[in-house]
Amino acid sequence: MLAPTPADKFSFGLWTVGWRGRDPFGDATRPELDAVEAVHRLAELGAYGLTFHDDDLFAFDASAAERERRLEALRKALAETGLTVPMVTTNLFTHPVFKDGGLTSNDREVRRFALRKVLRNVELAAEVGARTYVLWGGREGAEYDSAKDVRAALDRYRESLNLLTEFVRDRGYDLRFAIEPKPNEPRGDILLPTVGHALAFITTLEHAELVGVNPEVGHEQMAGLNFAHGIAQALWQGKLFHIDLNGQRGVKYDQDLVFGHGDLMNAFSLVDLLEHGGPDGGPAYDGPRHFDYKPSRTEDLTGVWDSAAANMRTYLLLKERARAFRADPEVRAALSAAGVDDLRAPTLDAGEGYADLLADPRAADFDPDRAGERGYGFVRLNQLALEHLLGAR
Ligand SMILES: C[C@H](O)C[C@](C)(O)CO
Ligand SMILES: [Mg+2]
Ligand SMILES: [Mn+2]
Repeated sequence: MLAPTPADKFSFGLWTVGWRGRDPFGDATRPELDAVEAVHRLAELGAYGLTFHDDDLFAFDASAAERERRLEALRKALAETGLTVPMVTTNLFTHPVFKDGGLTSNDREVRRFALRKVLRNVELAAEVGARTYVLWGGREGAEYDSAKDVRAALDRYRESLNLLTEFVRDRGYDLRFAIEPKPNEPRGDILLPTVGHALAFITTLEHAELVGVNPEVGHEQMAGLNFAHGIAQALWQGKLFHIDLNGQRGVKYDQDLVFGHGDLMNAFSLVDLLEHGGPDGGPAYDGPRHFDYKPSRTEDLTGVWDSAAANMRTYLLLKERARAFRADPEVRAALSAAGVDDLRAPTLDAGEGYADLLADPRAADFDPDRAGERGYGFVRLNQLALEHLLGAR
């Protein structure tokens, strides 16, 4: 049976199952969830890890003693259940001080306060054994073009990342940073809005090798982009350091639905890539399968735990369907008819340069009209994928 185990490396943000349902238009519909309770329930469901923002665990103005008390309780629950903390992140978006952002606020004192908050939390991340530190700049952005000098903001972002990577190197932490892009919400436009923008930005950093991306399904889809394609490029550049799985139904506000409850075909392609896109048809990614979703506001606590289980069950079902898809001889025939594997062949012969290409005697034999008549059979291939997804094959 498809029962998740820690070997599946499923992890959840504390802020996900802990979301009380408060949204811009309504009050909370659920009671507070204690972190210790969340650890035990997630472990019972077969999860591998818990992730959190500093403010998810203790209040923004918690005393050192309060912080330690909460941490101690968490450590105890983790030890009792074997749950790990693969990723930690900072809340630079809830408190009013961050209303114009943290690392790229126009207010220099706010930027310094935000950086100190991240540095302190990086120490905590290392302490609890996290290997990845996510930076989601939800408030880094603007509603009005003249209010934010984007080039200066990128300078400040780069200055911050250079300091943070210097800190990790000096302390010898086994920790890497993952930038989480999002196009908008809560800011009208958020800086580094997509995987592409983040990948380009990372190339400008002093210690770029310590910085990757944490793409989120719904965030790329809010920008109308193909999430599986974005993940493929992140993998191609060796920058998929973490991933946020959820569901999104079209270009609208961030729905943070259960994984697979949005664009199911793209979720299938994503799992196929992650689990069977590696060199030998094995996994292409060995990091946590992290769910960053929200149990819908309509649900009670039973619904919360049902939704947590649904994320993992959907992922495992898609993994099984993708395995059957890849093993199906008809699919293999359709893939080769479509020339999908031929794309892996270099366009140039070994040692061939542009002069050889231009002087290629076989060029005269190429008939564009004839080549243009080729049918690639992509629709039949997609139908096979769909039928595997539906469990119809
Ligand atoms: C890690 C990040 O802060 C998590 C959020 C808030 O859900 C954005 O996706
Ligand atoms: Mg996220
Ligand atoms: Mn999100």
